[in-house]
Amino acid sequence: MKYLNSQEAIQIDNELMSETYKYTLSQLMELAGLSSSMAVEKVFTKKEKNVLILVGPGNNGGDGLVAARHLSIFGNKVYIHYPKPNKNFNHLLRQCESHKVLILDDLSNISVDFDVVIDAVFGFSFKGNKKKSYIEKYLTGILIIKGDIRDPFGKVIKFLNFTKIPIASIDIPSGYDVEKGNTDNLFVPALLISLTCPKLGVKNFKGRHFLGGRFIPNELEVKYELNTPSYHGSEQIVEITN
Ligand SMILES: NC(=O)C1=CN([C@@H]2O[C@H](COP(=O)(O)OP(=O)(O)OC[C@H]3O[C@@H](n4cnc5c(N)ncnc54)[C@H](O)[C@@H]3O)[C@@H](O)[C@H]2O)[C@H](O)CC1
Ligand SMILES: [K+]
Repeated sequence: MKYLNSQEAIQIDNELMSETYKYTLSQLMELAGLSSSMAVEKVFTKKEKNVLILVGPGNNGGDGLVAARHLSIFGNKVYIHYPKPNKNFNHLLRQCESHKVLILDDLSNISVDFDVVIDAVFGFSFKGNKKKSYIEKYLTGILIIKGDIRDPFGKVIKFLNFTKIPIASIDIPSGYDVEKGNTDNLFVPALLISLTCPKLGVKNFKGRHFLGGRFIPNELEVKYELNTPSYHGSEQIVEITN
């Protein structure tokens, strides 16, 4: 299967929403979030799990809001941490609220015993500044985010680096370079749900890895030589094995 560079990921996304293929962002996001929630459900099989979703400022965050709604409908107890709400997704937030998803304002003082944390902070448009190393090892060996990830998300990535809760990342682990991967020794998720096709930065990922976002027309599959594995029947996800 092909692993996409960031240019290709953006280009395919744009083509899907072009006059030729006519998808709307809402449709793609719904399928991305649904497949992410299904992969989480498949791997974390406990019933009525406590799920925390870290929601970012862009479309990766939108996928997270959709996943939050579905995971709540599946019977889990779902919380979102959403420090910078995006007004384009007010409808998704309202749907979350009406499906009993709770909002967690402060990550520093968590009293719930979470079974899984979903990383929906950044996707393929994350830009790190490689000239300025944003992580340094403190004298004690503690990792500190130096400022390359703009607030309030520096704190969120720091939480992911320190937490012992298993992590499920949507599309790419947040903070990874989309092409070079985990160059800054960040967290490694237990589960990754790649959308459309995996990105080059997760070529060496060793955890459970699913492909989701079952919306690519065959013409685009052929044009970009994606060689994606076949989904079975009505399944929205397919596991990728190395
Ligand atoms: N075709 C598909 O595969 C689809 C994928 N989807 C999801 O959309 C994301 C990509 O979404 P996009 O809005 O382009 O960007 P991101 O979510 O990655 O984040 C942009 C957001 O982040 C801010 N940002 C970037 N770098 C930094 C930084 N260093 N510090 C702080 N903030 C930063 C930036 O300003 C923006 O606000 C893809 O990965 C999929 O998850 C679609 O849902 C459907 C189609
Ligand atoms: K992510």
